[in-house]
Amino acid sequence: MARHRRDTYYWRAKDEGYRSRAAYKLFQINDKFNVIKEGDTVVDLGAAPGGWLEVVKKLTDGKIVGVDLRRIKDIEGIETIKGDITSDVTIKKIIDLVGEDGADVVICDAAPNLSGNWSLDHARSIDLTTSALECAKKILKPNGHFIVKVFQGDMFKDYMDKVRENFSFTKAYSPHASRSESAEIYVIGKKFLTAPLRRNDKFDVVIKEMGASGDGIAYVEDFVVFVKEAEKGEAVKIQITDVKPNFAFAKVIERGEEQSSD
Ligand SMILES: C[S@@+](CC[C@H](N)C(=O)[O-])C[C@H]1O[C@@H](n2cnc3c(N)ncnc32)[C@H](O)[C@@H]1O
Repeated sequence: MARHRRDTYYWRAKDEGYRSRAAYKLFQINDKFNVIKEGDTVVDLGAAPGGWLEVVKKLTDGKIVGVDLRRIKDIEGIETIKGDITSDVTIKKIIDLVGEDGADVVICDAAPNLSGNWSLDHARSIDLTTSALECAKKILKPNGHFIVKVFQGDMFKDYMDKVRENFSFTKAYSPHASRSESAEIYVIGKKFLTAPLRRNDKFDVVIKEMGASGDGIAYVEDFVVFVKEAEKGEAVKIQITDVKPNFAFAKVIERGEEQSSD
């Protein structure tokens, strides 16, 4: 079955003129999660030979930048950088090409050199995907999206948590075009968070007003936080339970003295 699947996508890529069978993974991820849209600026990390870049070009007429350690053969309308995504020099080059508005989407199919030793390959993959996440955080617009390939293993959960801290929606997904015996999985992060707080952060706040749904409203650096079961004027210690692009939710973990809410 695995061999049959591999052959199907391999031959389909040949027939349809894509540089790699990986192209179908991106089509399948995008069909399911609607990440790349017309007009988007997209950065592809670990892009050679360029199958994903060819797919991106079909999905958007916005700016497209591909980066890889290896040279990427020219594709009309796509800028390429030969560089290491873990290096600040490369990130600076990406920022120069993308412009100060930032990218709508960062995708990363980069893979470390595989040794065949499962735990070593997993550790190298986590290292590379952590760099990809750091790079994405520097180049994404607020509310931008991220797709990254990860080799699964015992550090996967911690990596998911890191992605979850930075995006409003996070999901792990295995597209049909991934080989069934492969350890790879794709993590999709949607709506990059630029809020000054993260899930589980704790703050001392005063409830300034009441929201329409009955939650108290507090502010952390002007960012709105809806606090369950809190009343106007209360001084409370809160813990953030969920972060959305423009507001967050929190629960009370300690109650203090009542204060003036002015
Ligand atoms: C599986 S291929 C990508 C295939 C591509 N998505 C496509 O559809 O053609 C993985 C790529 O990651 C690149 N890569 C690995 N580590 C990298 C790094 N530190 N910086 C840049 N590229 C890297 C490799 O050179 C390789 O070309």
